[in-house]
Amino acid sequence: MAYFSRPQSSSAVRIAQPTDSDDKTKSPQKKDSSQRQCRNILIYGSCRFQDKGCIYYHPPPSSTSTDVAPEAPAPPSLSAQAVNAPVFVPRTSLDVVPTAPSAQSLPFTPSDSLTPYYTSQEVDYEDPSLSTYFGTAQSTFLRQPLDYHLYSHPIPDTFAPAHFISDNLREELQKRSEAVHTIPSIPYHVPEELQGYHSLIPLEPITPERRKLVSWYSTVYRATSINDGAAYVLRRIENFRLTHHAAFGMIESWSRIRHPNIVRIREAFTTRAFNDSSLVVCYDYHPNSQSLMELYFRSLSPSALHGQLSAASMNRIPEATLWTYIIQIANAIRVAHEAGLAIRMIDPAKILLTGKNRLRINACGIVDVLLYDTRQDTGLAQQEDLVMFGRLVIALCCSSITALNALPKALEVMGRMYSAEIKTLALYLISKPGPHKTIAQIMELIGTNRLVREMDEMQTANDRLEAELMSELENGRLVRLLCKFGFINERPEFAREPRWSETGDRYIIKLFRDYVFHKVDENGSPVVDLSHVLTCLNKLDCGSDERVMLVSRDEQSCLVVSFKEVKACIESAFSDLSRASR
Ligand SMILES: Nc1ncnc2c1ncn2[C@@H]1O[C@H](COP(=O)(O)OP(=O)(O)OP(=O)(O)O)[C@@H](O)[C@H]1O
Repeated sequence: MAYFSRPQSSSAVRIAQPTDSDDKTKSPQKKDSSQRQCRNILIYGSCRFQDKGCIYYHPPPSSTSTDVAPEAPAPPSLSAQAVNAPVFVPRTSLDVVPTAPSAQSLPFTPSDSLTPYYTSQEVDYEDPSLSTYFGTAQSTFLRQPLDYHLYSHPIPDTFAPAHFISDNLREELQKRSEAVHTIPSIPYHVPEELQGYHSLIPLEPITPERRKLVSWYSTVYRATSINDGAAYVLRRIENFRLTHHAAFGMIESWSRIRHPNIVRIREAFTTRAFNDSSLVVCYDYHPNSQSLMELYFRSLSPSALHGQLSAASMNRIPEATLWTYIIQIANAIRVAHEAGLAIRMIDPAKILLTGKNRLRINACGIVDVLLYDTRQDTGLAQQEDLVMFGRLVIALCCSSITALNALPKALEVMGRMYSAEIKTLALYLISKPGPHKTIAQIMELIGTNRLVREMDEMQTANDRLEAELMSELENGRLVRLLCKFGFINERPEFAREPRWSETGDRYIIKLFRDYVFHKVDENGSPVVDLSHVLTCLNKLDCGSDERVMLVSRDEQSCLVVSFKEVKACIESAFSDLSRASR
């Protein structure tokens, strides 16, 4: 069987006709290197190293012209002598026959993903050494433009910093994904299984100074659901005795609320698995989130935490950020109030920052159960929500949890550092309850302009995320290609043919794989150049007409073949395998 059986339409150049026997056994005697013509002369018409120690034969300029392959599209048929030519040492990724700089221009993205071309090396076309290097090649192999319509074009502007998207988005997502698997270094005791959840991990150390939630201690765990394998948060209220099962009706009402500014509640149950009677409420888990308390107050010195308003100027939250927070919290309150519920706990420790400037009110529903017996009027509870909201705004403005205890001083600080609108809003929130003091009224105070601006920022963030996702599509294409290589290359036997992966089209695939991944430099050291790999895989995937020269490992044969042809070989070999696997 011939090694180089290629697709009919192939323009690959056959250099030699190897037999079916091993590469090693078919190696003919090599000539003395000084008699062998330099392969760079054959391919490029010149050798950069001619006067710099290249040991091979360099014919005078007039005689080389006849050896150079004719112009594309008619593929050159190299002489049999070429088989014995010295090895052509690929010079990093630049040995792909170059095209005009305009066709080479690469989309820019600041992302660090394996996105096509994004990490590509720049070719300096002004570099005189390169122009000599590519001199003849440009007229020999015309580089076809890439099939750009097959690529997504992220617009660089899309990746500009966004109000709701972290500049280190990928890093943050990676950290979130890792956070799902972290475990504390200190020992802890938890039940192995709890009402359909396993792998419980406490999310906070249990310290003597911990605060009570209403009148009970609570502990928060991350746990994995047996049903869907996802991670959730279980908030356990220790030593809580549920007297009215109807209290769970409140949990049911909360579980119907799905809102981007409220941590979703899933279910609640009581348990004795912790050797007490505990109430457990299950919420969505937002890995690596931080509460406003952790972010803005815990890092302060104890004196600042307890009211030294001078801390405010040092930890000032920018006004734009403050408005974003106000709008999101107001929006969460609006949704709860419209559903006939009250949040009942608007506390910096119970508001999570789950992404850049993205807030979610946490632990909703739990106070409804804990205080079910007292049956507070919902209208009153809603009014209290607004007062708690006002206190929070003042605390954030003054970087002090207890700022409200010295209201005149707090207002002075606010007036100095923020616009009058924030002060007016905060004062209205903490004012006496009244029939017209509603969350709808608060929304009006915030004003349409600010709400619309917020909407703009959200849409910009959405565009940015879509662009990021678009580049991930490209990664998916490359992974599929790599999988195909994996299925084909080095397959020990197929269709009763032990040398299937080494013969026919598959031989071209093998050589191409070597070309992409097993390059060596002039000294024989491996070239580990990711941009070369990405460039090749992308050109392969879009079936570019651009051609590359593939050299066998024994250096005895080479093929000039287009990415399109290699793609056809891979498609054909892979479909053979797929058909046989059915
Ligand atoms: N739904 C959640 N997703 C991710 N992390 C959460 C979630 N709920 C709570 N956490 C984290 O669990 C930890 C404990 O939460 P908790 O609400 O008890 O806050 P806390 O700071 O201990 O407040 P307190 O002092 O009132 O107990 C915090 O680090 C918080 O960020």
